Amino acid sequence: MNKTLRIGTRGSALAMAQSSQVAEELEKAGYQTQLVTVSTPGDRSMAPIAEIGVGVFTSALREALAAGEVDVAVHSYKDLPTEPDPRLSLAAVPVREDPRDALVARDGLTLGELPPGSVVGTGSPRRASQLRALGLGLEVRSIRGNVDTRLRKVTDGELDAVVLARAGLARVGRLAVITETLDPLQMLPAPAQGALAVECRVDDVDTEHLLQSVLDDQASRAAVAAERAMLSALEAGCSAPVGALAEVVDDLDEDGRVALRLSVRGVVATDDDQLVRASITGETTAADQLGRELAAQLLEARAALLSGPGSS
Ligand SMILES: NCc1[nH]cc(CCC(=O)O)c1CC(=O)O
Repeated sequence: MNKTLRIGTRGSALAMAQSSQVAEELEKAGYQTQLVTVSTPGDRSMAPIAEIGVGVFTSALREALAAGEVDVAVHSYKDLPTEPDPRLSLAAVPVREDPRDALVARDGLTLGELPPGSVVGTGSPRRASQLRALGLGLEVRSIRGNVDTRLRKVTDGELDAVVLARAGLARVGRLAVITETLDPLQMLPAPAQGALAVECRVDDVDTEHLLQSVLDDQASRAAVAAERAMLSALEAGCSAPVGALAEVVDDLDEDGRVALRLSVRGVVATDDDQLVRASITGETTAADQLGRELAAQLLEARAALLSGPGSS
């Protein structure tokens, strides 16, 4: 194939870094690429994400792809709605970045070193619930804006700290600002955090095959599939903040042989910031099923917690 692949991207520094990386890998494999910037309502509005809804960053890009204005769309996977778009194919999930969240605090402080009453900024209900559940007396403040805007609130002294995805900082070359990478035991990341979703039109099988063969990473795809299946099953049962992390681990099979298995952890917060946790391990080929089973466990544990001791 010798036509130029038009790659649709948002215009933010983070999105440009992501799509440039995808373009570079395709160029290395011998394909010609061209980046096409698509502006999205999520880039134009400063309203809280919770108000403007999921898909604000991704729907305009998907429309441009479906309409044939571009051949490929690169998204932050965690920003995609769980509802599949029948017009499009998830052709590739490239090797995932470190999925953990990161703290950027004044004076090089870690979470544990922030004094009670410290003000920590995040726009994410998932991060807010997990921060409050630590019991450190932190005050969580809702913020929005691109990576630089958020970091500036700490440098300017408006906030003591912010929590961001480590992957976002890595992609824009700002890892040095991190004062602590948060342990998933304290802060379970968003489902699919650190992963990219590379889409093409469902009927464009040539592009689908080339994207898959050049960019797709099976372990990343399996991990993200489990997390997203969990999220999707939970959306049907509750609207609470959700964290998830699936990892491919060495494990022993029934005959004592080392086998690759998928280990998945999930967390759901109640309205009063109690955290319900569950975990599951199984075959990497059964990612979706593992995610759904984990969701069922979480909903059951949450129902038990909310009905309280004594009631049955
Ligand atoms: N919701 C915004 C968003 N979407 C993707 C990333 C970067 C991390 C990633 O690729 O998962 C971020 C920033 C953040 O959460 O700090």
